Amino acid sequence: MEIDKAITECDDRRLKTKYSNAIYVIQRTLALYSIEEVAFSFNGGKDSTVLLHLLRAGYFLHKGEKSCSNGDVKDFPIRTIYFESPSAFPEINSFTYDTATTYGLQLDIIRSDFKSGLEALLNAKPIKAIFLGVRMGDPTAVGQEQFSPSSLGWPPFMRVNPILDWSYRDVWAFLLTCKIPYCSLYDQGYTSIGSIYDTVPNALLCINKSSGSKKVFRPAYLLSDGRLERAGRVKKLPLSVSGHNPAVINGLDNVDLHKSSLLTASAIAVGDEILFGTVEDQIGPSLCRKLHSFGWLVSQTAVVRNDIDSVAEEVERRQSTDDMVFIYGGVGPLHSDVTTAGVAKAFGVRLAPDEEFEEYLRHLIGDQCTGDRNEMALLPEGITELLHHEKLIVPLIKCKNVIILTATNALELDEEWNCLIELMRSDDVLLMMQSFVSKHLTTNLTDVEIAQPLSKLCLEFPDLYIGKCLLKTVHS
Ligand SMILES: Cc1cc2nc3c(=O)[nH]c(=O)nc-3n(C[C@H](O)[C@H](O)[C@H](O)COP(=O)(O)O)c2cc1C
Ligand SMILES: Nc1ncnc2c1ncn2[C@@H]1O[C@H](COP(=O)(O)OP(=O)(O)OP(=O)(O)O)[C@@H](O)[C@H]1O
Ligand SMILES: [Mg+2]
Repeated sequence: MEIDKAITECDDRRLKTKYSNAIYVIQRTLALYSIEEVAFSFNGGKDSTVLLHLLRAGYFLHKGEKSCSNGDVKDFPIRTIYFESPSAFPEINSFTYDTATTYGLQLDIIRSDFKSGLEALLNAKPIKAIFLGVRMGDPTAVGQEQFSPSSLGWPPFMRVNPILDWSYRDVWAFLLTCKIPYCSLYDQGYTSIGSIYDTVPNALLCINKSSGSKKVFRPAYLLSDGRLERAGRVKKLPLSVSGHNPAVINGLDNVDLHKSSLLTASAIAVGDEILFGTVEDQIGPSLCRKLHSFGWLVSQTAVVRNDIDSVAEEVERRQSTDDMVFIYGGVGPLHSDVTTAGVAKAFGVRLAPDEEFEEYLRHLIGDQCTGDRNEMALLPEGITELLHHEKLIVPLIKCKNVIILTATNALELDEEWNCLIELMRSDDVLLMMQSFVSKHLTTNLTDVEIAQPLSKLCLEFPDLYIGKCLLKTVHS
Protein backbone atom coordinates (compact mmCIF):
# COMPACT_ATOMS: atom_id res chain seq x y z
CA MET A 1 0.00 0.00 0.00
CA GLU A 2 1.73 3.17 -1.27
CA ILE A 3 0.91 5.49 1.67
CA ASP A 4 2.07 3.10 4.36
CA LYS A 5 5.21 2.35 2.33
CA ALA A 6 6.05 6.05 1.88
CA ILE A 7 5.74 6.73 5.61
CA THR A 8 7.67 3.61 6.59
CA GLU A 9 10.51 4.60 4.27
CA CYS A 10 10.70 8.27 5.22
CA ASP A 11 12.97 9.46 8.03
CA ASP A 12 10.64 12.06 9.51
CA ARG A 13 10.14 10.66 13.02
CA ARG A 14 7.52 13.18 13.95
CA LEU A 15 5.44 12.40 10.88
CA LYS A 16 5.76 8.67 11.58
CA THR A 17 4.37 9.20 15.10
CA LYS A 18 1.47 11.36 13.89
CA TYR A 19 0.72 8.81 11.19
CA SER A 20 0.72 5.81 13.51
CA ASN A 21 -1.48 7.60 16.08
CA ALA A 22 -4.01 8.53 13.39
CA ILE A 23 -3.97 4.98 11.98
CA TYR A 24 -4.55 3.66 15.50
CA VAL A 25 -7.67 5.85 15.88
CA ILE A 26 -8.93 4.69 12.47
CA GLN A 27 -8.31 1.02 13.23
CA ARG A 28 -10.05 1.24 16.62
CA THR A 29 -13.03 2.89 14.93
CA LEU A 30 -13.19 0.15 12.30
CA ALA A 31 -13.03 -2.43 15.10
CA LEU A 32 -15.83 -0.72 17.03
CA TYR A 33 -18.19 -0.10 14.11
CA SER A 34 -19.05 -2.12 11.02
CA ILE A 35 -18.15 -0.60 7.64
CA GLU A 36 -21.84 0.34 7.04
CA GLU A 37 -21.88 2.24 10.31
CA VAL A 38 -19.05 4.63 9.43
CA ALA A 39 -18.88 7.54 6.99
CA PHE A 40 -16.21 9.97 5.86
CA SER A 41 -16.93 13.68 5.49
CA PHE A 42 -14.88 14.80 2.49
CA ASN A 43 -14.81 18.27 0.97
CA GLY A 44 -11.67 18.36 -1.18
CA GLY A 45 -9.78 20.53 1.36
CA LYS A 46 -6.21 19.68 2.39
CA ASP A 47 -7.20 18.26 5.77
CA SER A 48 -9.85 15.98 4.37
CA THR A 49 -7.43 14.95 1.60
CA VAL A 50 -4.95 13.89 4.28
CA LEU A 51 -7.72 11.99 6.03
CA LEU A 52 -8.82 10.24 2.86
CA HIS A 53 -5.37 8.71 2.43
CA LEU A 54 -5.06 7.85 6.11
CA LEU A 55 -8.42 6.09 5.85
CA ARG A 56 -7.27 4.22 2.75
CA ALA A 57 -4.15 3.09 4.63
CA GLY A 58 -6.08 2.39 7.84
CA TYR A 59 -8.70 0.33 6.03
CA PHE A 60 -6.00 -1.58 4.15
CA LEU A 61 -4.14 -2.38 7.38
CA HIS A 62 -7.40 -3.25 9.16
CA LYS A 63 -8.48 -5.80 6.60
CA GLY A 64 -4.86 -6.85 5.95
CA GLU A 65 -5.22 -9.18 8.91
CA LYS A 66 -7.70 -11.16 6.79
CA SER A 67 -6.37 -10.81 3.25
CA CYS A 68 -2.95 -10.61 1.64
CA SER A 69 -3.75 -8.20 -1.23
CA ASN A 70 -1.47 -5.29 -2.00
CA GLY A 71 -4.25 -2.71 -1.88
CA ASP A 72 -6.31 -1.87 -4.94
CA VAL A 73 -6.40 1.91 -5.47
CA LYS A 74 -10.19 1.76 -5.78
CA ASP A 75 -10.76 -0.38 -2.70
CA PHE A 76 -12.51 2.12 -0.43
CA PRO A 77 -15.86 0.92 0.90
CA ILE A 78 -16.40 3.73 3.44
CA ARG A 79 -19.43 5.88 2.53
CA THR A 80 -18.20 9.37 1.69
CA ILE A 81 -20.34 12.48 2.11
CA TYR A 82 -19.80 15.83 0.44
CA PHE A 83 -21.92 18.87 1.31
CA GLU A 84 -21.86 20.70 -1.98
CA SER A 85 -22.65 24.39 -1.84
CA PRO A 86 -23.19 26.88 -4.70
CA SER A 87 -20.54 29.09 -3.07
CA ALA A 88 -17.81 26.41 -3.25
CA PHE A 89 -14.78 27.12 -5.44
CA PRO A 90 -15.09 25.34 -8.81
CA GLU A 91 -11.56 24.00 -8.26
CA ILE A 92 -12.70 22.39 -4.99
CA ASN A 93 -15.71 20.81 -6.69
CA SER A 94 -13.74 19.40 -9.57
CA PHE A 95 -10.98 18.11 -7.27
CA THR A 96 -13.58 16.38 -5.09
CA TYR A 97 -15.24 14.69 -8.06
CA ASP A 98 -11.93 13.72 -9.70
CA THR A 99 -10.68 12.25 -6.41
CA ALA A 100 -13.90 10.27 -6.01
CA THR A 101 -13.35 8.76 -9.47
CA THR A 102 -9.66 8.01 -8.91
CA TYR A 103 -10.16 6.24 -5.59
CA GLY A 104 -13.57 4.68 -6.23
CA LEU A 105 -15.29 6.67 -3.46
CA GLN A 106 -19.00 6.08 -2.97
CA LEU A 107 -19.84 9.76 -2.91
CA ASP A 108 -23.12 10.96 -1.40
CA ILE A 109 -23.63 14.55 -2.46
CA ILE A 110 -25.77 16.51 -0.02
CA ARG A 111 -27.10 19.89 -1.07
CA SER A 112 -28.77 21.00 2.16
CA ASP A 113 -27.14 22.50 5.26
CA PHE A 114 -24.96 20.31 7.48
CA LYS A 115 -27.52 19.69 10.21
CA SER A 116 -30.56 18.78 8.13
CA GLY A 117 -28.38 16.90 5.64
CA LEU A 118 -27.00 14.76 8.45
CA GLU A 119 -30.47 14.23 9.93
CA ALA A 120 -31.75 12.87 6.61
CA LEU A 121 -28.63 10.74 6.10
CA LEU A 122 -28.77 9.21 9.57
CA ASN A 123 -32.46 8.44 9.15
CA ALA A 124 -31.79 6.63 5.90
CA LYS A 125 -28.52 4.83 6.74
CA PRO A 126 -27.22 2.98 9.80
CA ILE A 127 -24.32 5.46 10.23
CA LYS A 128 -23.01 5.81 13.78
CA ALA A 129 -19.59 7.41 13.35
CA ILE A 130 -18.28 10.06 10.95
CA PHE A 131 -14.61 10.72 10.21
CA LEU A 132 -13.72 14.41 9.99
CA GLY A 133 -10.52 16.26 9.06
CA VAL A 134 -10.86 18.69 11.98
CA ARG A 135 -7.58 19.87 13.49
CA MET A 136 -6.69 21.68 16.69
CA GLY A 137 -6.67 25.38 15.86
CA ASP A 138 -9.80 25.09 13.70
CA PRO A 139 -12.51 27.16 15.38
CA THR A 140 -14.78 24.09 15.40
CA ALA A 141 -12.16 21.95 17.19
CA VAL A 142 -12.52 23.69 20.54
CA GLY A 143 -13.46 21.18 23.22
CA GLN A 144 -13.26 18.19 20.85
CA GLU A 145 -11.33 14.97 21.43
CA GLN A 146 -10.40 12.29 18.88
CA PHE A 147 -13.77 10.71 19.65
CA SER A 148 -16.44 13.32 20.37
CA PRO A 149 -20.18 12.73 20.33
CA SER A 150 -22.01 15.22 18.10
CA SER A 151 -23.18 18.38 19.89
CA LEU A 152 -26.51 18.86 21.56
CA GLY A 153 -29.11 19.76 18.96
CA TRP A 154 -27.35 17.71 16.25
CA PRO A 155 -28.42 14.20 15.28
CA PRO A 156 -26.59 11.63 17.43
CA PHE A 157 -23.37 10.21 15.99
CA MET A 158 -19.72 9.93 16.99
CA ARG A 159 -17.36 12.49 15.45
CA VAL A 160 -14.02 10.78 14.85
CA ASN A 161 -11.10 13.19 14.42
CA PRO A 162 -7.95 11.15 13.64
CA ILE A 163 -5.85 14.24 12.76
CA LEU A 164 -7.02 16.44 15.63
CA ASP A 165 -3.44 16.88 16.92
CA TRP A 166 -1.83 17.42 13.51
CA SER A 167 -0.26 20.81 12.84
CA TYR A 168 -0.31 22.69 9.54
CA ARG A 169 3.24 21.46 8.91
CA ASP A 170 2.29 17.86 9.61
CA VAL A 171 -0.45 18.10 6.99
CA TRP A 172 1.98 19.35 4.35
CA ALA A 173 4.74 16.94 5.39
CA PHE A 174 2.28 14.08 4.85
CA LEU A 175 0.92 15.32 1.50
CA LEU A 176 4.41 16.01 0.12
CA THR A 177 6.11 12.89 1.52
CA CYS A 178 3.42 10.60 0.11
CA LYS A 179 3.21 12.66 -3.12
CA ILE A 180 -0.54 12.97 -2.77
CA PRO A 181 -2.41 15.11 -5.33
CA TYR A 182 -4.25 18.04 -3.71
CA CYS A 183 -6.57 20.83 -4.87
CA SER A 184 -4.79 23.29 -7.21
CA LEU A 185 -5.86 26.31 -5.13
CA TYR A 186 -3.22 25.43 -2.53
CA ASP A 187 -0.52 26.09 -5.14
CA GLN A 188 -1.99 29.56 -5.69
CA GLY A 189 -1.52 30.79 -2.11
CA TYR A 190 -4.75 29.56 -0.55
CA THR A 191 -3.96 28.02 2.84
CA SER A 192 -7.42 27.17 4.21
CA ILE A 193 -10.46 27.09 2.00
CA GLY A 194 -13.99 28.17 2.84
CA SER A 195 -16.44 29.65 0.34
CA ILE A 196 -15.74 31.92 -2.64
CA TYR A 197 -17.18 34.78 -0.57
CA ASP A 198 -14.95 34.46 2.46
CA THR A 199 -11.65 33.11 1.15
CA VAL A 200 -8.73 34.84 -0.59
CA PRO A 201 -5.10 33.78 -1.05
CA ASN A 202 -3.03 34.23 2.09
CA ALA A 203 -1.32 37.66 1.90
CA LEU A 204 1.66 36.23 3.81
CA LEU A 205 2.50 34.18 0.71
CA CYS A 206 2.31 37.13 -1.71
CA ILE A 207 5.53 37.57 -3.71
CA ASN A 208 4.96 40.96 -5.38
CA LYS A 209 3.12 42.99 -2.76
CA SER A 210 4.03 46.46 -3.97
CA SER A 211 3.59 46.24 -7.75
CA GLY A 212 0.29 47.16 -9.36
CA SER A 213 0.34 44.04 -11.56
CA LYS A 214 -1.53 40.83 -10.81
CA LYS A 215 -0.48 39.43 -7.46
CA VAL A 216 1.55 36.23 -7.41
CA PHE A 217 1.51 33.84 -4.44
CA ARG A 218 3.76 31.09 -3.19
CA PRO A 219 2.26 27.64 -2.58
CA ALA A 220 0.52 26.91 0.72
CA TYR A 221 3.21 24.50 1.94
CA LEU A 222 5.66 27.43 2.16
CA LEU A 223 3.69 29.23 4.86
CA SER A 224 6.17 29.20 7.72
CA ASP A 225 3.75 29.88 10.55
CA GLY A 226 0.89 27.43 10.43
CA ARG A 227 -0.98 29.47 13.02
CA LEU A 228 -1.71 31.96 10.25
CA GLU A 229 -3.28 29.47 7.87
CA ARG A 230 -6.64 31.20 8.25
CA ALA A 231 -5.23 34.64 7.41
CA GLY A 232 -6.89 34.31 4.01
CA ARG A 233 -10.32 34.03 5.56
CA VAL A 234 -12.08 37.38 5.13
CA LYS A 235 -14.17 38.75 7.94
CA LYS A 236 -16.85 41.33 7.22
CA LEU A 237 -17.22 44.16 9.67
CA PRO A 238 -20.65 45.62 10.34
CA LEU A 239 -21.59 48.52 8.03
CA SER A 240 -19.76 51.66 9.02
CA VAL A 241 -21.34 55.05 9.36
CA SER A 242 -19.76 56.12 6.08
CA GLY A 243 -21.41 53.25 4.26
CA HIS A 244 -18.19 51.34 3.55
CA ASN A 245 -18.16 47.71 4.47
CA PRO A 246 -14.48 47.04 4.96
CA ALA A 247 -13.15 43.54 5.17
CA VAL A 248 -10.45 42.99 7.73
CA ILE A 249 -8.12 40.12 7.13
CA ASN A 250 -6.76 38.63 10.28
CA GLY A 251 -6.14 41.88 12.11
CA LEU A 252 -7.38 42.88 15.51
CA ASP A 253 -10.67 41.69 14.21
CA ASN A 254 -12.80 42.18 17.24
CA VAL A 255 -11.99 45.85 17.53
CA ASP A 256 -14.82 47.97 16.13
CA LEU A 257 -12.98 50.66 14.24
CA HIS A 258 -16.02 52.80 13.74
CA LYS A 259 -16.92 53.54 17.29
CA SER A 260 -16.95 57.24 17.89
CA SER A 261 -15.46 56.85 21.36
CA LEU A 262 -11.85 56.01 22.16
CA LEU A 263 -10.67 52.42 22.09
CA THR A 264 -10.29 51.07 25.57
CA ALA A 265 -7.59 48.86 26.99
CA SER A 266 -6.90 47.41 30.39
CA ALA A 267 -3.75 46.10 31.97
CA ILE A 268 -3.64 43.12 34.31
CA ALA A 269 -0.57 42.34 36.39
CA VAL A 270 -0.29 38.80 37.73
CA GLY A 271 1.82 38.30 40.84
CA ASP A 272 1.51 37.83 44.58
CA GLU A 273 4.79 39.68 44.98
CA ILE A 274 3.30 42.85 43.45
CA LEU A 275 0.15 42.52 45.58
CA PHE A 276 2.21 42.02 48.73
CA GLY A 277 4.35 45.02 47.86
CA THR A 278 7.62 43.08 47.96
CA VAL A 279 8.27 43.78 44.27
CA GLU A 280 7.52 46.97 42.41
CA ASP A 281 5.40 46.73 39.25
CA GLN A 282 7.82 47.91 36.55
CA ILE A 283 5.52 47.23 33.63
CA GLY A 284 2.10 48.69 34.49
CA PRO A 285 2.83 52.44 34.59
CA SER A 286 5.02 52.29 31.50
CA LEU A 287 2.41 50.25 29.60
CA CYS A 288 -0.32 52.73 30.53
CA ARG A 289 1.82 55.63 29.29
CA LYS A 290 2.40 53.83 25.99
CA LEU A 291 -1.28 53.03 25.54
CA HIS A 292 -2.26 56.58 26.37
CA SER A 293 0.27 58.07 23.99
CA PHE A 294 -1.29 55.99 21.20
CA GLY A 295 -4.75 57.21 21.97
CA TRP A 296 -6.12 54.28 23.92
CA LEU A 297 -8.23 54.94 26.94
CA VAL A 298 -6.88 52.81 29.76
CA SER A 299 -10.09 51.85 31.52
CA GLN A 300 -8.60 49.82 34.35
CA THR A 301 -5.44 48.37 35.77
CA ALA A 302 -5.60 45.44 38.13
CA VAL A 303 -3.20 43.28 40.09
CA VAL A 304 -4.29 39.69 40.69
CA ARG A 305 -2.89 36.74 42.60
CA ASN A 306 -0.94 33.86 41.02
CA ASP A 307 -4.04 31.78 40.97
CA ILE A 308 -5.88 30.44 37.92
CA ASP A 309 -9.33 31.50 39.08
CA SER A 310 -8.24 35.03 39.99
CA VAL A 311 -6.63 35.47 36.56
CA ALA A 312 -9.61 33.90 34.77
CA GLU A 313 -12.17 36.09 36.57
CA GLU A 314 -10.32 39.30 35.80
CA VAL A 315 -9.61 38.40 32.16
CA GLU A 316 -13.21 37.33 31.61
CA ARG A 317 -14.45 40.64 32.98
CA ARG A 318 -12.01 42.84 31.10
CA GLN A 319 -12.07 41.07 27.74
CA SER A 320 -15.81 41.50 27.46
CA THR A 321 -15.75 45.22 28.18
CA ASP A 322 -12.45 46.43 26.71
CA ASP A 323 -11.22 46.41 23.14
CA MET A 324 -7.83 45.06 24.17
CA VAL A 325 -6.50 43.53 27.35
CA PHE A 326 -2.80 43.36 28.18
CA ILE A 327 -1.72 40.85 30.78
CA TYR A 328 1.80 40.38 32.16
CA GLY A 329 3.56 38.42 34.88
CA GLY A 330 2.95 34.78 35.72
CA VAL A 331 4.40 33.49 32.44
CA GLY A 332 7.11 30.87 32.77
CA PRO A 333 7.93 27.37 34.01
CA LEU A 334 7.20 27.84 37.74
CA HIS A 335 4.19 26.36 39.53
CA SER A 336 3.07 29.93 40.20
CA ASP A 337 3.05 30.82 36.48
CA VAL A 338 -0.64 30.44 35.79
CA THR A 339 -1.39 33.29 33.38
CA THR A 340 -1.94 31.18 30.23
CA ALA A 341 -4.09 28.71 32.19
CA GLY A 342 -6.15 31.61 33.55
CA VAL A 343 -6.65 33.07 30.07
CA ALA A 344 -7.71 29.63 28.77
CA LYS A 345 -10.21 29.31 31.60
CA ALA A 346 -11.58 32.79 30.94
CA PHE A 347 -12.43 31.76 27.38
CA GLY A 348 -13.69 28.31 28.38
CA VAL A 349 -11.02 26.41 26.43
CA ARG A 350 -8.33 24.04 27.59
CA LEU A 351 -4.56 24.33 27.37
CA ALA A 352 -3.10 22.31 24.51
CA PRO A 353 0.48 21.77 23.28
CA ASP A 354 1.47 24.30 20.64
CA GLU A 355 4.18 22.85 18.46
CA GLU A 356 5.33 26.13 16.92
CA PHE A 357 5.74 27.71 20.33
CA GLU A 358 7.48 24.63 21.68
CA GLU A 359 10.06 24.92 18.95
CA TYR A 360 10.78 28.56 19.83
CA LEU A 361 11.20 27.57 23.45
CA ARG A 362 13.50 24.71 22.55
CA HIS A 363 15.74 27.18 20.72
CA LEU A 364 15.66 29.44 23.73
CA ILE A 365 16.23 26.99 26.57
CA GLY A 366 17.67 24.04 24.66
CA ASP A 367 18.74 21.18 26.90
CA GLN A 368 17.07 22.64 29.96
CA CYS A 369 13.82 21.54 28.35
CA THR A 370 13.04 18.32 30.22
CA GLY A 371 10.54 15.60 29.52
CA ASP A 372 8.54 14.94 26.38
CA ARG A 373 6.32 17.91 26.76
CA ASN A 374 7.29 21.41 27.66
CA GLU A 375 4.67 22.77 30.08
CA MET A 376 5.41 26.30 28.87
CA ALA A 377 4.33 25.33 25.37
CA LEU A 378 0.78 24.68 26.49
CA LEU A 379 -1.41 27.49 25.16
CA PRO A 380 -5.17 28.18 25.09
CA GLU A 381 -6.56 25.87 22.44
CA GLY A 382 -8.17 27.22 19.29
CA ILE A 383 -7.94 30.90 20.22
CA THR A 384 -4.18 31.49 20.23
CA GLU A 385 -2.31 33.42 17.59
CA LEU A 386 1.45 33.81 17.78
CA LEU A 387 2.66 37.28 16.83
CA HIS A 388 6.11 36.88 15.31
CA HIS A 389 8.70 39.59 14.93
CA GLU A 390 12.32 39.12 13.92
CA LYS A 391 13.50 41.03 16.99
CA LEU A 392 11.59 38.80 19.39
CA ILE A 393 13.20 35.55 20.48
CA VAL A 394 9.78 34.19 21.41
CA PRO A 395 6.60 35.43 19.71
CA LEU A 396 3.94 37.33 21.61
CA ILE A 397 0.82 35.39 22.46
CA LYS A 398 -2.56 36.79 21.45
CA CYS A 399 -5.77 35.06 22.56
CA LYS A 400 -8.70 36.85 20.93
CA ASN A 401 -8.38 40.41 22.31
CA VAL A 402 -5.97 39.48 25.10
CA ILE A 403 -2.24 39.99 24.59
CA ILE A 404 0.07 38.12 26.94
CA LEU A 405 3.29 40.07 27.43
CA THR A 406 6.35 38.18 28.65
CA ALA A 407 8.34 41.30 29.60
CA THR A 408 9.57 41.39 33.17
CA ASN A 409 11.00 44.91 33.17
CA ALA A 410 10.54 48.27 31.42
CA LEU A 411 13.34 47.61 28.90
CA GLU A 412 11.83 44.32 27.77
CA LEU A 413 8.45 45.99 27.60
CA ASP A 414 9.87 48.69 25.27
CA GLU A 415 11.12 45.95 22.97
CA GLU A 416 7.84 43.99 22.95
CA TRP A 417 5.78 47.14 22.52
CA ASN A 418 7.84 48.39 19.56
CA CYS A 419 7.48 45.02 17.85
CA LEU A 420 3.76 44.97 18.53
CA ILE A 421 3.35 48.42 17.01
CA GLU A 422 5.34 47.39 13.93
CA LEU A 423 3.26 44.24 13.55
CA MET A 424 0.11 46.31 13.59
CA ARG A 425 1.48 48.97 11.26
CA SER A 426 -0.49 47.59 8.34
CA ASP A 427 -3.59 47.47 10.46
CA ASP A 428 -6.36 50.04 10.47
CA VAL A 429 -6.19 50.05 14.24
CA LEU A 430 -2.87 51.84 14.15
CA LEU A 431 -4.22 54.51 11.81
CA MET A 432 -6.91 55.04 14.35
CA MET A 433 -4.29 55.30 17.05
CA GLN A 434 -2.29 57.85 15.11
CA SER A 435 -5.26 60.14 14.54
CA PHE A 436 -5.31 60.80 18.27
CA VAL A 437 -4.10 64.20 19.43
CA SER A 438 -3.28 64.91 23.05
CA LYS A 439 -2.92 68.46 24.45
CA HIS A 440 -1.86 69.65 27.85
CA LEU A 441 -3.32 72.97 28.93
CA THR A 442 -2.32 74.95 31.95
CA THR A 443 -4.58 77.52 33.49
CA ASN A 444 -4.69 79.47 36.70
CA LEU A 445 -8.49 79.52 36.71
CA THR A 446 -10.16 77.66 39.55
CA ASP A 447 -12.18 74.42 39.30
CA VAL A 448 -15.38 76.31 39.77
CA GLU A 449 -14.58 78.69 36.93
CA ILE A 450 -13.71 76.02 34.35
CA ALA A 451 -16.31 73.37 35.28
CA GLN A 452 -19.14 74.73 33.14
CA PRO A 453 -17.22 75.47 29.92
CA LEU A 454 -15.55 72.05 30.11
CA SER A 455 -18.92 70.27 30.47
CA LYS A 456 -20.21 72.21 27.45
CA LEU A 457 -17.18 71.15 25.39
CA CYS A 458 -17.76 67.48 26.29
CA LEU A 459 -21.38 67.68 25.21
CA GLU A 460 -20.55 69.40 21.94
CA PHE A 461 -17.65 67.09 21.00
CA PRO A 462 -18.34 63.49 22.08
CA ASP A 463 -14.92 62.41 20.71
CA LEU A 464 -13.19 64.77 23.08
CA TYR A 465 -11.79 63.23 26.21
CA ILE A 466 -10.93 65.63 28.99
CA GLY A 467 -8.68 64.08 31.56
CA LYS A 468 -8.21 64.92 35.18
CA CYS A 469 -7.25 68.52 35.88
CA LEU A 470 -4.40 68.82 38.32
CA LEU A 471 -4.98 72.04 40.16
CA LYS A 472 -2.07 73.92 41.52
CA THR A 473 -2.61 76.77 43.90
CA VAL A 474 -1.03 79.82 42.39
CA HIS A 475 0.30 82.20 44.98
CA SER A 476 0.33 85.79 43.89
C1 LIG B 1 -20.09 15.68 9.20
C2 LIG B 1 -20.21 16.91 10.01
C3 LIG B 1 -20.56 16.85 11.34
C4 LIG B 1 -20.69 18.00 12.12
N1 LIG B 1 -21.05 17.88 13.42
C5 LIG B 1 -21.17 19.00 14.17
C6 LIG B 1 -21.54 18.94 15.55
O1 LIG B 1 -21.75 17.89 16.11
N2 LIG B 1 -21.65 20.10 16.22
C7 LIG B 1 -21.43 21.31 15.65
O2 LIG B 1 -21.55 22.34 16.32
N3 LIG B 1 -21.06 21.41 14.35
C8 LIG B 1 -20.94 20.29 13.61
N4 LIG B 1 -20.58 20.40 12.29
C9 LIG B 1 -20.37 21.73 11.70
C10 LIG B 1 -18.90 22.12 11.82
O3 LIG B 1 -18.52 22.26 13.17
C11 LIG B 1 -18.62 23.46 11.13
O4 LIG B 1 -19.58 24.38 11.50
C12 LIG B 1 -18.62 23.23 9.69
O5 LIG B 1 -17.55 22.38 9.35
C13 LIG B 1 -18.59 24.53 8.89
O6 LIG B 1 -17.41 25.19 9.03
P1 LIG B 1 -17.32 26.63 8.32
O7 LIG B 1 -18.36 27.46 9.02
O8 LIG B 1 -15.91 27.06 8.58
O9 LIG B 1 -17.64 26.38 6.87
C14 LIG B 1 -20.45 19.26 11.52
C15 LIG B 1 -20.07 19.33 10.18
C16 LIG B 1 -19.95 18.19 9.42
C17 LIG B 1 -19.54 18.29 7.98
N1 LIG C 1 -18.71 20.87 2.68
C1 LIG C 1 -18.23 19.84 3.38
N2 LIG C 1 -18.54 18.57 3.03
C2 LIG C 1 -18.04 17.52 3.72
N3 LIG C 1 -17.24 17.65 4.77
C3 LIG C 1 -16.91 18.88 5.18
C4 LIG C 1 -17.38 20.05 4.51
N4 LIG C 1 -16.87 21.13 5.12
C5 LIG C 1 -16.11 20.68 6.14
N5 LIG C 1 -16.12 19.33 6.18
C6 LIG C 1 -15.42 18.46 7.13
O1 LIG C 1 -14.85 19.29 8.12
C7 LIG C 1 -13.41 19.16 8.10
C8 LIG C 1 -12.76 20.46 8.49
O2 LIG C 1 -12.99 21.43 7.50
P1 LIG C 1 -11.84 22.47 7.16
O3 LIG C 1 -12.36 23.46 6.18
O4 LIG C 1 -11.24 22.97 8.44
O5 LIG C 1 -10.71 21.53 6.53
P2 LIG C 1 -10.39 21.24 5.02
O6 LIG C 1 -11.45 21.82 4.16
O7 LIG C 1 -10.17 19.77 4.88
O8 LIG C 1 -9.03 22.01 4.79
P3 LIG C 1 -8.81 23.61 4.75
O9 LIG C 1 -8.55 24.00 6.19
O10 LIG C 1 -7.62 23.79 3.90
O11 LIG C 1 -10.03 24.27 4.22
C9 LIG C 1 -13.08 18.68 6.71
O12 LIG C 1 -11.82 18.04 6.66
C10 LIG C 1 -14.25 17.72 6.46
O13 LIG C 1 -14.04 16.49 7.12
MG1 LIG D 1 -12.07 23.91 4.23
